[in-house]
Amino acid sequence: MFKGICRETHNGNMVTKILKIPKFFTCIRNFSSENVLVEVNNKTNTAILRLSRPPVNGLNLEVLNEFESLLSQLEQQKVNGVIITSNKEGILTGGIDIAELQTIDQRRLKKYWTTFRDTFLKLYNTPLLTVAVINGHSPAGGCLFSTACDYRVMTRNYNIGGNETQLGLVAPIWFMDRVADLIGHRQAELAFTQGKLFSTDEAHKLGLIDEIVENTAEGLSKAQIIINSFANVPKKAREISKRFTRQQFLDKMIRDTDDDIRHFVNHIGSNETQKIIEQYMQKLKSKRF
Ligand SMILES: CCCCCCCCCCCC/C=C/CC(=O)SCCNC(=O)CCNC(=O)[C@H](O)C(C)(C)COP(=O)(O)OP(=O)(O)OC[C@H]1O[C@@H](n2cnc3c(N)ncnc32)[C@H](O)[C@@H]1OP(=O)(O)O
Repeated sequence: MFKGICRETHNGNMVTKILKIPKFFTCIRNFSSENVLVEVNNKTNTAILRLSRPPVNGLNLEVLNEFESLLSQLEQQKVNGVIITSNKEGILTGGIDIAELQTIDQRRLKKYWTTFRDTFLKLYNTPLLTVAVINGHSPAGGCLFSTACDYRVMTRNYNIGGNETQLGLVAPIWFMDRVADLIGHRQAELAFTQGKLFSTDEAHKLGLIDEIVENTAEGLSKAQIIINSFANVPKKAREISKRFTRQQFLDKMIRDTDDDIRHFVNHIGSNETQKIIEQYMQKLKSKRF
């Protein structure tokens, strides 16, 4: 393991961070943003994108915008693959930053949900090869974003899944569809009606993740191996095949955009749901869940 230096601006001040970088990521181009660190290995032309927003990499509007914009830059740079992981072992992301849901302002809710959907679509639809290294808990929005990747490896002893129902919320139908694509309709039905979080082993057995690894370093190496395994596959044919296999889901999601946004705004913006969210936040803070 090498140590790399990353300089970035934080609240207007330049800060220097020491990053642990596995051996194969020694020569890096760096264009990190506030909440998402990016390293591109000049040798392999592979990027690692690390969520880095303490305490739990909550997906607020800024993180989503930065993530989408960085992915666009990586597409322009035509990298060979993108590895998505967390800068903090133990938590990939706590999902949506619940503060974003604590409002009845319909304009704000609409803006948030549009951005959330667009970011998911960007990741789902990118021609780049994407591998999620799930190196920590990955509830709700975290699980959703990892399902957008081409391949998922996960470290042991963490949880992943759609727990919305447990919180008294309803997950979006396209999250349910995506999970059903991976684990089958019956298992998805059981999982979402229960708001089930799966252990790494359970997720692997069901097909929600593809492989289990012991730690982040092994996850990154494994992800690089997966990316390398595509080296001899004709690029254009792979990209079109990816688009074709994802087209049906994509068409449905885009066709249902207006309904989905309206449901979200009505569901989250209702006083009843606001009470539920407030109670959940209190539980979370007092660790009574
Ligand atoms: C009727 C018709 C309906 C039609 C419906 C239509 C469609 C509607 C769509 C609705 C969409 C709703 C979708 C929701 C998706 C989501 O992503 S919701 C978020 C779900 N996330 C969670 O439940 C995760 C909760 N967090 C945890 O489980 C744990 O925090 C953790 C495992 C991630 C980490 O644990 P640990 O390391 O022990 O840290 P903590 O001490 O628990 O947390 C530290 C700190 O962070 C705060 N926090 C944690 N998670 C979040 C979060 N998601 N958002 C904001 N803040 C969070 C936590 O409170 C602690 O704060 P303090 O230090 O106490 O201040």
